[in-house]
Amino acid sequence: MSSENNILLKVSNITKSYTEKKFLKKSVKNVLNDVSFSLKKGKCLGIIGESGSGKSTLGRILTGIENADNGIVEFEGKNIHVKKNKYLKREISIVFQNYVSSVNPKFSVAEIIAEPLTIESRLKKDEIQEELKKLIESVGLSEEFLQRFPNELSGGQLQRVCIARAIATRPKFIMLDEAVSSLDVSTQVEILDLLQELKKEYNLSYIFVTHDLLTITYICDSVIFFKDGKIEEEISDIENLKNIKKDYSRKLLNAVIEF
Ligand SMILES: Nc1ncnc2c1ncn2[C@@H]1O[C@H](COP(=O)(O)OP(=O)(O)OP(=O)(O)O)[C@@H](O)[C@H]1O
Repeated sequence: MSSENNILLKVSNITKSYTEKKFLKKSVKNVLNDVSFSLKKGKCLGIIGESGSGKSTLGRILTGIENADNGIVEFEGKNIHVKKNKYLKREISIVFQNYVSSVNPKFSVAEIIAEPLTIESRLKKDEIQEELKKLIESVGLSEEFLQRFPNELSGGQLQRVCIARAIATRPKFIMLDEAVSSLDVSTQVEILDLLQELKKEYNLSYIFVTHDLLTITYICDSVIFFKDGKIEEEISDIENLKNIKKDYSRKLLNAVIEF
C-alpha cells in the first residue's frame, strides 16, 4: 500500500481565529496557525498541549463540527467541510471529556446508544434491539444496563455508554477529546484498555486530544506537541519519545518521565 493510500485523515494548513470583545473593544485571537499533519489508518495519534493551546478547537474542526478560516481537512481524500454528508456522519465520531453533559439525562441508555442508529440507518426496530445488545456488550456492560438512566451509572459506565454510541454507526475514525480525564486513574486504564480492544475489533483510527502524557504513552502510536495553536514538535513513533528536541515538549515530558 502506498503511504498516501494509508492516510485516513489529512490536515493541511488549518488556521482559525475568534473575535473577542473586551470592554467594548473587539480583537482577533489567532487560535490555530497553519496546522498540518496526517493520521494513518488503524493508528492512534495523540495531541498534547497546555490548556488554551487550541486542541479542542482543532478537534471540532477535524470532525466537521466547526469550520476553519483557511486550510483543508480531507477524510479518505474528501474535503470534510465541503462534503458534510451522511457518509461522513457515519464515518467520524467524537467522545468528549464531559460524559454527563454529552448525554440527555432523560434518555435511557438504550435511547442514547440508539440515537445515531435511528437517525442514520435503515435498521428495523428488532434489528436495532439486536444491535444495542451487541454494542452494550462490546463496551463491557451487560444487557441489563440498556434500561438504566444516566444518573444510575458511574462515570466510567457512562463513558462506556458514550463509547458504545460513538461506535454505533461503525465509524472509521473517533476523536477522543480528553475522553478519560475526568475519571479516576484505575477507571482511566480500564477505558483505555477498552479503546485498544475496540480499535482492533472495529479497525478504528483515533486522535486523542489531551493534556496528559501518560494517556498518550499508554495508547498512542505517535504524538504531536501543540503550543499556541501551532505544532511545536511531532514524534512519529512513540518509542522515540525520549528523543524529543524542543524545550516545550521536554517540559511536558519531564513532568511524567525522568531522563
Ligand atoms: N467559540 C469560541 N469563541 C471565542 N474564543 C474561543 C472559542 N473557542 C475557543 N476559544 C478560545 O480559543 C483558545 C483555545 O481554546 P481550546 O479550547 O481549543 O484550547 P484547549 O487546548 O483545548 O484548552 P483546554 O485543554 O483547556 O480544553 C482559548 O483561548 C479559548 O478561549
